Amino acid sequence: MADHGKRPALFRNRVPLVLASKSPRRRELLSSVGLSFEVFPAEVDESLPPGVSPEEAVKGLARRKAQAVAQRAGSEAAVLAADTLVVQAGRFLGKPRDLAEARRMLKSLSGAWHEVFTGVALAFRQKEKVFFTCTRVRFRDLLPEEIEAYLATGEPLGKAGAYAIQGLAAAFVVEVQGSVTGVVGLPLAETLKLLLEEALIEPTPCEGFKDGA
Ligand SMILES: Cc1cn([C@H]2C[C@H](O)[C@@H](COP(=O)(O)OP(=O)(O)OP(=O)(O)O)O2)c(=O)[nH]c1=O
Repeated sequence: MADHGKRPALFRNRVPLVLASKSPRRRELLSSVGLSFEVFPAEVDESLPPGVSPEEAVKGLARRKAQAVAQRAGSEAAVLAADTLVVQAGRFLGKPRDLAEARRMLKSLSGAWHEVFTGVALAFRQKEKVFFTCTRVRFRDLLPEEIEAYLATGEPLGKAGAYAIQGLAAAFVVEVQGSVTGVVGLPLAETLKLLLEEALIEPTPCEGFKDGA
């Protein structure tokens, strides 16, 4: 069970939550606001049908992950899953298979804009809600030596587009339009809005608060 421990809590659960993800970033984002949840990584086939659009791809994969875990979660639990894909000039950049592929991805991202699509699926009480965010990101021109130094850190592996905006790749990003947490793997504001609308979470009650205190 992921728990926020002694950190200040902005929200609290109204139902048990399950995060269907092995991503430490998604876990960290969700627990950062105070929510408690169990983590059940979803093992799904991430292959995509030909010709699928980026939004259909990330929404479809997020649904696949949520559905794979929904059967294992208790009937009272709400299951949250996400999928992130980097898209540049119509090409999908998922998680690189190896350093050579990561190098090709970083070279193509250098000095240009790209988009990061993240799909989010929420499955609960036989219902399902799915949405996506699209964030535009611009990288400055990268020196070949910088790309090699970045590859040597190991950070690119396991990340869509071969970079982590929350990590060392912050040094490459000159402009972001849209959700930053969407780039990291879970658009926090939009996800919390959905959980609030569905009455699955609530703001933490605050006792003893006084204006101006
Ligand atoms: C672009 C970008 C992606 N990423 C990560 C988020 C995701 O973990 C990963 C994209 O792969 P995903 O297939 O979306 O997720 P995952 O396999 O890591 O985890 P799971 O399917 O179990 O939920 O890339 C960053 O951490 N920072 C970034 O800046």
